[in-house]
Amino acid sequence: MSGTLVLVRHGQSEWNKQNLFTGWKDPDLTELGVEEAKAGGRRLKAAGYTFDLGFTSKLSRAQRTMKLILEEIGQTDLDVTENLALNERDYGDLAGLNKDDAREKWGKEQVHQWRRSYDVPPPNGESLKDTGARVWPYYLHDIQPSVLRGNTVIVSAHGNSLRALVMAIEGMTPEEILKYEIATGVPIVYKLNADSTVAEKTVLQA
Ligand SMILES: O=C(O)[C@H](O)COP(=O)(O)O
Repeated sequence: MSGTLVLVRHGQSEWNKQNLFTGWKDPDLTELGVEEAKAGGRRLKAAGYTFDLGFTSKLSRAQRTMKLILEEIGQTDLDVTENLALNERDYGDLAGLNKDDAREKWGKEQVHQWRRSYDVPPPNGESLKDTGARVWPYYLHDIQPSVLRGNTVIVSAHGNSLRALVMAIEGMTPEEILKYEIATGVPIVYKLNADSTVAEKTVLQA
């Protein structure tokens, strides 16, 4: 076995709460989102994790989640790299729209395709495949080598940028990723083998 990779989706954001498509927009966490991030940090602490490196997106909800987790763990001095490659999927013209209003306008099935399919992009936005095309090379170049050297690395990012990453790490099919959801503030812990395959996966549920 080599190192450990922890993935965390940011806590609930103001726009998650209002049921709005968010994408690259930059709302803050809600009070619940702050609590979710802290709870994720407490679970990591209870399981004995400390980190060698951290990575997050350029969006404040993921950055703040990382900060809150590190405060819980007592590692506020961790070296954290921010990169656009980890940003949420760009929701294009849907950003800022209410998800129920969108279902009324375009139909449930079309909206589900935009939200969960592998290769159907929302209007002027990114499909999960497009998101993966920036997340995966960044992971392979900047994150995975550190894990394979034996480090413990934490990534705080977003529902769909993490779905793209999980799909590639676990070798899921487009049908499998369609049904895969990532909960806010719940750490997913991978122990990787030296050949980068998954040796062990643990989800630190409440
Ligand atoms: O960008 C968003 O709206 C959310 O972060 C994820 O939304 P989804 O669950 O609709 O893909």
